Amino acid sequence: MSAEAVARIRLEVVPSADLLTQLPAAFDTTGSVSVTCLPHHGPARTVEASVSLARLGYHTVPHLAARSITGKAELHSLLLQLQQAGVSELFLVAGDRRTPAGPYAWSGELLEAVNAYSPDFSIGIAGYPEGHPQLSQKQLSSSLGVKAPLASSMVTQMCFSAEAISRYLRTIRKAGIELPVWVGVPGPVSIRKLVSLGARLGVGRSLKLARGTGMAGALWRRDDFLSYDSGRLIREVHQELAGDPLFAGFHVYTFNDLGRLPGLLDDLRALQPTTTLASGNTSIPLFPAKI
Ligand SMILES: NC(=O)C1=CN([C@@H]2O[C@H](COP(=O)(O)OP(=O)(O)OC[C@H]3O[C@@H](n4cnc5c(N)ncnc54)[C@H](O)[C@@H]3O)[C@@H](O)[C@H]2O)C=CC1
Ligand SMILES: Nc1nc(=O)c2c([nH]1)NC[C@@H]1CN(c3ccc(C(=O)N[C@@H](CCC(=O)O)C(=O)O)cc3)CN21
Repeated sequence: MSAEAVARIRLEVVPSADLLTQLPAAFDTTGSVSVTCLPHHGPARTVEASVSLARLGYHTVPHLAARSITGKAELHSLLLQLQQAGVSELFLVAGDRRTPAGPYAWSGELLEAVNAYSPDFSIGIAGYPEGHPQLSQKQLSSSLGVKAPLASSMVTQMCFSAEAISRYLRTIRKAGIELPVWVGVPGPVSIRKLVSLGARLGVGRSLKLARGTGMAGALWRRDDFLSYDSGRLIREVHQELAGDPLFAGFHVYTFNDLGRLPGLLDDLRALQPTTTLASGNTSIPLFPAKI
């Protein structure tokens, strides 16, 4: 039997008004997409967009932000809508809402509530290669220890350093966390957007470091905007992790900047296929197996 290739890609998108018309032009509907749940949007918007994307054919992974959900009744209604659309995978995160809207103050509580509703959802949780500006390493590792047994994958926070990503993966493996990991990388996005959102999302430190260590080589000018090109980061991560059975693939933070996506997808196709398959991944392989 031939080995199956695993360099996979998942695009993270924001549920904007024009997403459903814009995305299929840039990314085939057989692909895999992850839909954010931002505090000012709320979970209903995420679920509505996810249901529509799933109906278009995408393997769709909605984010549910614990701190944005008002209670069990809302949670069950959201989960039912997702089940009816065939959505079986979720990404659970605390969410950036300052005060919780209901009983779920962090993602561990939401994970238990989702699992009690149905054990059939596969659940992704967040990982932080460069830590988190508001949370200590101790907080991060203890919450990870609680969540990991109920989760089926991890997605890493946006990070610009292949070295930091590898180091983080070694650390969590040593701690006994054996989840398949989607490595989060920025998509081709304008520097202005990256810098303004990056600082707000808590990846300012990573951005600063990246600027000092080679981000300059990843910048290029498009339509008079400076843009970031993650091609090199992707190649470095792939070189390091290809063949690791727990490397699920690349989770690309697109910020809905879809114009240059075809270039990024070409870069990804140019990578050498790897030879192992992480279990439990349901997205479409980017590089079909060679028979
Ligand atoms: N990595 C990503 O892609 C995303 C990260 N985030 C943000 O990262 C942070 C952590 O999320 P998770 O990894 O799911 O953490 P978590 O739910 O596993 O919580 C980890 C620890 O931090 C505490 N905590 C989490 N959010 C908090 C908040 N807003 N205020 C005070 N304490 C908080 C929890 O009580 C817990 O002790 C949140 O602020 C989250 O919104 C949000 C969306 C996506
Ligand atoms: N702390 C944190 N919170 C997050 O929500 C988050 C992360 N980190 N890390 C990675 C991704 C990236 N996320 C985001 C966050 C904001 C936009 C964004 O485009 N925000 C626009 C508004 C979009 C709209 O309202 O339609 C903005 O200008 O804020 C995109 C992706 C979500 N994720």
